[in-house]
Amino acid sequence: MKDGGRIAAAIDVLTDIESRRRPVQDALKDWGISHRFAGSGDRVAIGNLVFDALRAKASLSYMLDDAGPRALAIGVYAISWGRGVEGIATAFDADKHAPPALTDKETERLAAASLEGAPDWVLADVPEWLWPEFSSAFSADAVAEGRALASRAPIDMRVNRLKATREKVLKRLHHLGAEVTPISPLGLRIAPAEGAGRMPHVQAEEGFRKGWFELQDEASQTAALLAGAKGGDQVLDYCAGGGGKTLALAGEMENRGQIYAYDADRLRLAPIHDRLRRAGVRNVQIRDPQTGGLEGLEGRMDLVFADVPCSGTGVWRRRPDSKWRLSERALGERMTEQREVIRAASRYVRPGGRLVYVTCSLLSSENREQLIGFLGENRDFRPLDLKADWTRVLGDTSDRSRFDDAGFATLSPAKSGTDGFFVSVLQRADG
Ligand SMILES: C[S@@+](CC[C@H](N)C(=O)[O-])C[C@H]1O[C@@H](n2cnc3c(N)ncnc32)[C@H](O)[C@@H]1O
Repeated sequence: MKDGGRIAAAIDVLTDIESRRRPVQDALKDWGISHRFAGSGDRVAIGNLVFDALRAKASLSYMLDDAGPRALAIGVYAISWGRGVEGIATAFDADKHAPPALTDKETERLAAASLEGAPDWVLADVPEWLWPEFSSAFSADAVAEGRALASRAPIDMRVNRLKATREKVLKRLHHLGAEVTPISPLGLRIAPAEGAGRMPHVQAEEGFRKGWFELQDEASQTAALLAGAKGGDQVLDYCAGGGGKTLALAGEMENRGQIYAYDADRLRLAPIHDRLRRAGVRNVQIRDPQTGGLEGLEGRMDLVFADVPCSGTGVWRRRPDSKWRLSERALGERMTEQREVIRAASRYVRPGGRLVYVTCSLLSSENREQLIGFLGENRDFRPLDLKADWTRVLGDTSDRSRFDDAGFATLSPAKSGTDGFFVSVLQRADG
């Protein structure tokens, strides 16, 4: 396929997403099934056009004065990918599968594309209804953080201490452009591709199959490290899901002690079995409500890790469709779940033990406010100052995070170069 046909395909996929409210991955997959002739390079390019259009939907719509799928796809190619009006005109001329030629209005808007006078939520590509809360979280940095969330994410990997060292994995992945990450001592990163470029399939690498590394954003790695799990501990991963944090905690514990990986939804735990095997983890028991739950563990855990369900505002770089789909109602539902989870999870912490509450959200209503509410009702818990812990655990890198007056940490793409992530550690009084 040539670029004109790829843009036409991206318009079809964006139309499908919008008119049938389909998840982006499903719409791309369906397009692929009904266009078997398309090569893998075409699929990557179409996917990139669609994802970039969703990332920058508000700003592209503003510049083109049109929020439709055609305007978004044209906008990405001409503006975000820097091909300009001429690039589009050439792509359309040279391809009989291209969409109809640019109209005069489109040519004019593209030639004069500018965000001058645009409101901040448009500059930041954050939904208008969410802007008051988003901007109050970051004050003067809010537009920069929104823009960073509208950019592409790198591939981040966590080296599995149980099987490899960072130096060894770095050597093996050097040919893919991997570099060490600045915060996590276990992190490696491959920068995002540009334009129609393809990211490497790191799961096909020998090191992945052998369990030397896992895919995990550096912010999640940081949260697991700040939790402070150590060999011999009794640990409950209360919202274990696919096991990303379970694996990271197990690595820190060097297979000593016990981790209970629990999730209310048994299906979510399904991938964990293979992942544990590949990583060589031997100290995890998997629990769910159907198999006895967590009976007998109340008040016995050294550490309870609660990676609670949330709005996912911190991972908009990777799931840009969720940005525009999030509603006030869904946010309210997540907040109710969070209150229930933190209360339920806290019951398992032993006197003197720690409760770690984390989200991949950047909203105060899901983070700080939840904790203030919990701490008000549970006087036996107090927040630990993470700024002090950060330096001890992660060296002199605390300027890469924001800390509030309670000592909670927030990582974000503009400041930290990671997904958005909130980390808090509470300690239960001793007796
Ligand atoms: C953010 S995801 C966890 C991701 C996981 N920790 C990881 O690192 O891969 C949140 C998880 O919380 C689970 N969950 C939701 N409500 C819950 C509850 N009341 N009790 C326990 N788990 C719950 C969801 O099923 C989901 O798997």
